[in-house]
Amino acid sequence: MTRPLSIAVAGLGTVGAGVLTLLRDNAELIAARAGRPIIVTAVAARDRNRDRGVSLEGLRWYEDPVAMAAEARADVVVELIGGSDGPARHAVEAALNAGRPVVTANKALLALHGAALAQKAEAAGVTLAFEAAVAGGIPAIKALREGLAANRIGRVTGILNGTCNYILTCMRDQKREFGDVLAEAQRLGYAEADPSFDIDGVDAAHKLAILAALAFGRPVEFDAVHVEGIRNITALDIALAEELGFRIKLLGIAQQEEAGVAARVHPCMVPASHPIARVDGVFNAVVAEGDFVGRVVLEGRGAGAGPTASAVVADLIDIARERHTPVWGADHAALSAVPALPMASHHGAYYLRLMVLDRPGVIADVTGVLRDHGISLESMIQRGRAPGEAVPVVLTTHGCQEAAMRDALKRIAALEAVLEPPALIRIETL
Ligand SMILES: NC(=O)C1=CN([C@@H]2O[C@H](COP(=O)(O)OP(=O)(O)OC[C@H]3O[C@@H](n4cnc5c(N)ncnc54)[C@H](O)[C@@H]3O)[C@@H](O)[C@H]2O)C=CC1
Ligand SMILES: N[C@@H](CC=O)C(=O)O
Ligand code: NA
Repeated sequence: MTRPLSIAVAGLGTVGAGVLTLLRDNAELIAARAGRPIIVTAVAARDRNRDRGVSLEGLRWYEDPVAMAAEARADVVVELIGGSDGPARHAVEAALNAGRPVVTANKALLALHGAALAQKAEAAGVTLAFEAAVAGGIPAIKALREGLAANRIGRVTGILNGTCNYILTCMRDQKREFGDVLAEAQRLGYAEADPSFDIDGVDAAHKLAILAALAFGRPVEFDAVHVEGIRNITALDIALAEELGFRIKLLGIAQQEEAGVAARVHPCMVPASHPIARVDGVFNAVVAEGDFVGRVVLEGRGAGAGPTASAVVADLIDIARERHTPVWGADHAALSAVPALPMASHHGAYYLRLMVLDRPGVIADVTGVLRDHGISLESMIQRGRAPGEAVPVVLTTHGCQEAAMRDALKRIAALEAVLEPPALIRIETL
């Protein structure tokens, strides 16, 4: 057997400790598949004494991950600190500058600085691998970049945030409160250090930006993704969705259209019978549609120590075997400059839930606004009867332009009988 592949690991939290555990528990199998043992020689973290359930004996300890990335005599640097800037970014840059391959799980870093980092890696002729950054343990990067490399991809759709999917599932099945389920997702190691990244859709948008770059062969562009999270989803909307035959999921959708690429993350109503509606809990799903292959569906755990470590170690095995693919699937010079499309040009159907004063003429006022904006109603439900009090009214529309819906919504929200900001959820038939 050739000499071991030595690695230096920066960050020993949920994922870092998971990687050390996996390398220890499956050492023999990994050595066989990698063609040589993969051994940790150095680590950098903040607290040397914390019990991580794995021994750090014999490993060189660094307080400073950047110094470790630059100096440690390791073949590969594994960055598992997190954050788009600060020590994570500096450690990755230091490693690439020193000509060392990098494996990272950091989608924020890739989404915001992936183009520049890829150029650095390309210039140094080393690998920058990030399978763990999108959909945790699902081999989504490998599938899109390598497995489907011969196809023109028309659309990629995904449940890309385990924390949100876990929260939505528990709210629906166990009728639990948002805050209570979020705390549980944090305890289970699913959530980001700042969980607002999860619930406000930012983490899913980081991942969608990465998938869109790979799918459409364009530079990664986080700012081009329209982002909404699940903060405003209520138990009432979840129950009404069920009544209408839908489930609410936070989806990321990136689509190649004639004029460019549209990328959006927001809560969606999806038909309860669609396979993606049944992807629950911490599970993620990635659906890619290619011109020759057709539809490919991948499903698996999107967060947590084990699944994420599985993806990190898969990247290490590739490096040990010297399997190398350009970061974004093609060399920088070969990436295309297709424009990004604004959300205002989106066309689709909508669910609107209003809390209105139960009095004659209110529905006529609301539907009048929709008519004025050329929006056609598909259905309308009023729940209960409470003259002079607030009652929920649900409207679903046929396909219309997002810009028209936004204008109509402003006018509806301003009606005197509309008592709360309207809830709007896009309906996706997929
Ligand atoms: N937890 C999960 O399920 C998943 C996480 N990821 C990504 O993996 C990365 C790590 O995530 P987690 O392990 O969950 O985070 P975590 O918060 O559990 O661990 C981060 C570790 O980095 C260490 N750290 C922070 N600043 C440091 C510094 N200056 N020097 C040395 N160490 C420092 C912390 O002490 C901690 O041990 C992030 O980029 C995250 O987005 C990706 C997929 C899934
Ligand atoms: N916080 C993320 C972790 C994985 O990327 C999630 O919940 O999906
Ligand atoms: Na993955």
